[in-house]
Amino acid sequence: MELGGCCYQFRIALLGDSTVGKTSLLRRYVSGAPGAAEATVGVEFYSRALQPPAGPRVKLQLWDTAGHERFRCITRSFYRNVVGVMLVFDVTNRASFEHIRDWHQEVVSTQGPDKVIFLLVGHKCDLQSARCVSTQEAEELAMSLGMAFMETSVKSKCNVDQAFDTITSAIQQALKQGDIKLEEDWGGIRCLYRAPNPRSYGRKQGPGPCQC
Ligand SMILES: Nc1nc2c(ncn2[C@@H]2O[C@H](COP(=O)(O)OP(=O)(O)OP(=O)(O)O)[C@@H](O)[C@H]2O)c(=O)[nH]1
Repeated sequence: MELGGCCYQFRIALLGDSTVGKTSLLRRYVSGAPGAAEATVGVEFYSRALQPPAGPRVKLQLWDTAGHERFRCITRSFYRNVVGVMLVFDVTNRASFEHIRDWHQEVVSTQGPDKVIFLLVGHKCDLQSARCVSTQEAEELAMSLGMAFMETSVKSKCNVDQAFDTITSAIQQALKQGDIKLEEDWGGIRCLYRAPNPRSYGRKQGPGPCQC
């Protein structure tokens, strides 16, 4: 994405209880792999370059965090440097839905309320007969927290790309409108490449060629 001649990297984290399907979602999105074999330890990194319909590519740096409580002090240290958070629960696991407010509060208390774009994700929507969180109550929670809501499944390949596209578009929009700003000492958004200004050819330019 190029705003003001800059090609951006967005850092996005997936948060939610253990086994809700964060790693599976990320692996499906990044490599098309069907799922996860074992629990995440601490934080793992993925990346994918996106070509939005209008404008140049944007690079997503995606952080998969362990949902288990024993890793909380490690994962917490990463919240400060993200611009997007996908709050994931499992539609067949009531407790994972009830913990969403706590996950949201964890991020807001670290970053402040205005610096992060959230997306609420109800995962494993292929398991309709085991569902114990309705779409309507999840929509109501999302609305009360001021974020969008989507249901996803890696098993039925439902909305996986769309979920990442949705949060990326919301970040682009916030950046364009000035609701979120690029800051030197903040890793949530980075400018990877600044296009040369035609009037300054011959002079030294910014961070070099785009790394996406
Ligand atoms: N039915 C169904 N099962 C899924 C789906 N996505 C993931 N799973 C299963 O859910 C289990 C947990 O998935 P993970 O991706 O490891 O969950 P996680 O949230 O990363 O777990 P932690 O690393 O412990 O935080 C695995 O057995 C997956 O196969 C889905 O869309 N549908």
